Amino acid sequence: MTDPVLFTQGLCKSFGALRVTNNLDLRIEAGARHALIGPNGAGKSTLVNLLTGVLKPSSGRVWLNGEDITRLPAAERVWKGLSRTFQVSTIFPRLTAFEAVVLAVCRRERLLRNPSRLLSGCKPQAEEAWDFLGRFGLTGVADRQMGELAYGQQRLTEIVLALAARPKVLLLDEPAAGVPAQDSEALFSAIENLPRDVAVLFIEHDMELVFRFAEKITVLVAGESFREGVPAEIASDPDVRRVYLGDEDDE
Ligand SMILES: Nc1ncnc2c1ncn2[C@@H]1O[C@H](COP(=O)(O)OP(=O)(O)OP(=O)(O)O)[C@@H](O)[C@H]1O
Repeated sequence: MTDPVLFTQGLCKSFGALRVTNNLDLRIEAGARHALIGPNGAGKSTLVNLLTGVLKPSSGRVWLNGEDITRLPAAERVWKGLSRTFQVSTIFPRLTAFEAVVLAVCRRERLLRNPSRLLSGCKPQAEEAWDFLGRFGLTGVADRQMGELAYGQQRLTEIVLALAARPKVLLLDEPAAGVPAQDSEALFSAIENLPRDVAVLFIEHDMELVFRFAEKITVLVAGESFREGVPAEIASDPDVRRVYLGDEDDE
């Protein structure tokens, strides 16, 4: 087994008396295409929030690239290589796709807080932004305000914005939520084709997409890792079918 790029040790989170994350040891391998599935309220978004530093764990640890990041604030974790998208689109609707990606690249290079460097020109950053948009088939809409893009294109642009930080791990919280079926396929193909030096952990409710695009699946139930395995193992596991997938034979 290779060293994981991101892992948790005994991670716990409670809201009052409600334990939402329960002693979780999760391993994300470098370059993984790893899906996190489970019933509503299983604690999937909470886990992503714990990984990214939006929430503080009640106990346990989070490691990124061999470094204990448990106490690091969210913004610091982005610098260390952990990027995310949210369940609900968080774009700036009046920026064009190109403007937004240029800003994201400049932010990564810490140019936004360095006006003299910024003023001396940011051609390489603009070229990189253009290249990013090209890789995701978005140059045709680069000059359109993001609020006017089709929803699937907005979600894709969000992934580009997260990638502009050059993450080691990309966390996608229901990237295809609200995207029409014909576009979610293209969205997941783009995710599948992300560079292999980026590990992807994605939450998804559409099992067809999960079983097509994930190489490893963790089933979360009541905040615990209920099962973990490759798609074929998860699909044929009778307990997983009982608690989450639903047994078609019973219908
Ligand atoms: N800030 C909070 N305060 C109190 N309870 C919370 C908070 N955030 C989440 N919860 C509760 O924690 C549980 C897990 O929520 P979470 O959103 O992580 O689940 P999920 O698996 O992502 O669900 P879904 O698939 O519906 O998005 C739920 O019972 C939810 O009501």
